[in-house]
Amino acid sequence: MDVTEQKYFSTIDFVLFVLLLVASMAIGLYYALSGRQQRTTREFLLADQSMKCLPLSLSLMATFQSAVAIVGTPAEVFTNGTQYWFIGCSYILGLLIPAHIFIPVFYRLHLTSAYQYLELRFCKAVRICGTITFIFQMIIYMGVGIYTPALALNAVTGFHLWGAVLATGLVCTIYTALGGLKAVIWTDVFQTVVMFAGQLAVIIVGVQQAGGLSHIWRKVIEGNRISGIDLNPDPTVRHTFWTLALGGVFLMLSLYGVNQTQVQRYLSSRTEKEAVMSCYMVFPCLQIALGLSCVMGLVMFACYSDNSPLDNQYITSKDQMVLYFIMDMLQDFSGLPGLFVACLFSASLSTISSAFSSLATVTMEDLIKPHYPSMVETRATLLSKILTFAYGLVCLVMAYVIHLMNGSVLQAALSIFGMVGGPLLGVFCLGIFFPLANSTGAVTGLVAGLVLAFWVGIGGFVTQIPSITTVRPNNSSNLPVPTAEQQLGSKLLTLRGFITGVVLTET
Ligand SMILES: CC(C)(CO)[C@@H](O)C(=O)NCCC(=O)O
Ligand code: NA
Repeated sequence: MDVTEQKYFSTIDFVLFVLLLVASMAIGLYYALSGRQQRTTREFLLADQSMKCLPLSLSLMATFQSAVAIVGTPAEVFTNGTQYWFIGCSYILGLLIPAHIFIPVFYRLHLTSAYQYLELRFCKAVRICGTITFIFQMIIYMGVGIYTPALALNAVTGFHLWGAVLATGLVCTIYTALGGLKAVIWTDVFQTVVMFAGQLAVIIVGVQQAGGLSHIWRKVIEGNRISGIDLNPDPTVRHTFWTLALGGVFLMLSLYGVNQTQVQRYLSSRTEKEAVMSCYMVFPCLQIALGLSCVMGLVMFACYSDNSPLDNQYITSKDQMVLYFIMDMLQDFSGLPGLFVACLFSASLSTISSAFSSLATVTMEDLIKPHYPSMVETRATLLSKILTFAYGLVCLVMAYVIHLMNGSVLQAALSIFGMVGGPLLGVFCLGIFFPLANSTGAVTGLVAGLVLAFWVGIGGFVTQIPSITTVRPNNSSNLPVPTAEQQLGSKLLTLRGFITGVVLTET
């Protein structure tokens, strides 16, 4: 970035960022010290199975709404119009199927880890394969989740990269390790409120700054950014109704149907009905989140259609677009940049805390407990806390690994995260929908699905490398950052990977 264009963070903005961390920590400590003080694994890993549907639904949404979505979606709409909005159609089946097929199966088996199902249905080997795959998938995801917002913030405001990574990583590790799933869910609720508040405030002030609603509308119509429904059946076309609405169903099923982070939330609910309700309530929450991001993209378009900061090389990647918009247009509104940065890091904290908690759960339940069936509860709980802490450190290490690889792996990492989800979804579907399927078929399907996913994924990455490593002039941080478009493009690749992964696992 041009030094003269460097934007600066004011004290009040910094204070808001710190307040977010302090409040999250306070919620965590409250749950560490209240109730029975997290002395059993049921309390620590399953929130005492006492959760109601409202906090559950907000937490479900927050888990897979990371900073990638917060900065990526508006940038996608800015560049390619509102076609991406049609992914919202996939939420219908993508939530109805988990609510009425996956939740009843998992809830009635009284599981703690989703992978216990695989042993009950197939055999131990399938369970272990599933667990290892999940661990691999989430470790990659949390590295991306923590690094992306810190990098974008650093590029636009010069905010210390490792300061942001370490502060968020450590705070998140501590509140998750002390407060358990209850702390994770209630911080998610708080962070969701901050997320919506930040986006809403930016949109309201942004609309005024951009010259009002009718002006924005005229601009986006002129710029052809309101997309009609694209029913082109060609699957290689980027973002059509079919790739988004149908591909999105697979993405949603793998995230909201069989991913341990979400299954753990369903299982922590007071009753099965409450779990199903929470799944229903995610629908409006996700629609609001998607709607806000799309509107923000359109407001940005109205401001910059004639004068794009990307073309002017004020910024070097589309990921920096949203932050640049805020620092450029809204800098005079003291505190607003800080509120948005709090929103961005809320998205990130709520994602990585869920990852820590679910990783500790599967490691404990699937890998350790089976070998020590007589382990006493207090010891098992202590071990779970230590595991949570350890995964927090692994997350920081992952962020560093991504940094060492010059950030160019962000996009590949996100693809791998998505593509590994396909075969995992496939093996659960095999168990639930195909009564005749046996263990050999399940292991073969899972392994073959993973190999194929990697092949497609790495192939996709290799063919995209030239565009990722393009040298961008005036890049102060010298980090080749995959653009939001590439990230969303990778989501599309991900969708294809899912379908192939699922299909292969079924046959
Ligand atoms: C779950 C969806 C598809 C909901 O729009 C979206 O939030 C998403 O793609 N999430 C995963 C990527 C991320 O934001 O971390
Ligand atoms: Na999140």
